[in-house]
Amino acid sequence: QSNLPKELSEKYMITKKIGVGVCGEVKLAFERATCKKVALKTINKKDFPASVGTATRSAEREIQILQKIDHPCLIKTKDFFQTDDSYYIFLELMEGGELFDRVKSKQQIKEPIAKLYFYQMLKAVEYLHNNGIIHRDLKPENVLLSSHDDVCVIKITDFNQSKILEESALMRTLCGTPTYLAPEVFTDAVTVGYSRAVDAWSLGVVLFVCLAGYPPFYPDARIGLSVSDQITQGIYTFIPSKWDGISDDAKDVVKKLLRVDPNVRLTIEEALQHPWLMDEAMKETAEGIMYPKDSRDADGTADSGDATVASTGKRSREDEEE
Ligand SMILES: N=C(N)N/N=C1\CCCc2cc(NC(=O)c3cc4cccc([N+](=O)[O-])c4[nH]3)ccc21
Repeated sequence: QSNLPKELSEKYMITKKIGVGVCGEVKLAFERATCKKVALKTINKKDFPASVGTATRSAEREIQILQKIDHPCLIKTKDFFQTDDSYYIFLELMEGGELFDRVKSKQQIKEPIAKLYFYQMLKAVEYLHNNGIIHRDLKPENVLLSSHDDVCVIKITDFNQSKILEESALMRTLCGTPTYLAPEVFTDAVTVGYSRAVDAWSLGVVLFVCLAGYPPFYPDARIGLSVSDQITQGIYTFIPSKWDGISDDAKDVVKKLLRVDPNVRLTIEEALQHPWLMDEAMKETAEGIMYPKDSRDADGTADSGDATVASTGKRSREDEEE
């Protein structure tokens, strides 16, 4: 901790490493004033895309996204420091660690639990898309679990690859009178704007891995086909020994998310309407842990019932309208 910023060391005590990410690491920290446990993610600036220019821009964009997003299934930053070579991001503790390790240790996640996690991922990505953000790097390593229990809140993290959808020149062009506009501008326009479909595909792969314990696309899955060929041709196998106990509805969601053509691939909201997710008990459990009724604050007093019920009711209505 030698070159930590002074104000950081004054505010937090950094202790052991709790997770080793592909870029940087995660440590357990204590806020000195409250003794509350927090997670510290250190990101080395050199880990951002090559040239310094884009590195700082992409890093600043990510930090901007991290500080702007507000959803129970998206990681929330609690504090932020930076030095010449690193970013120090303080986050809520996610003691269940990465979904990647949970799937590895359990081989397969039980279908009802996989559905609970998948529903939360859909709600988180629905929020991102409604706010013009595409994650573009959804994978089990970037899904964190709040506890070691099966029933727990999941939070999506790592917005390094994410993209903010801006009003494009093409959108402005299509608003004007197209007197002199070439036909291909209209035909090309049809396919633009499907970039959010990449997140739906990735969630399909994550769901496949959670349910079956192996990925749909991997080297030697199909002799003579590279992983990218398997993906571009949408070739994967439901190995019977792994999929026999899994419902047809679950398989149907996976099939419709792993459609090669983004124009026909299930969107996030279509996935939320799929019969597999039409499970009131699961949704009740999910909403209950995502929006806990008596979230106790520092002095342990619960929020007044009516206020939280109202806010919970309001939130879920808003959530539906989102
Ligand atoms: N790379 C990038 N540009 N942005 N990445 C980011 C953006 C900043 C937030 C962020 C957080 C994490 N990860 C955790 O928080 C975390 C992992 C983990 C493992 C075990 C236990 C706990 N825990 O008990 O808390 C854990 N917390 C990984 C990547 C990123």
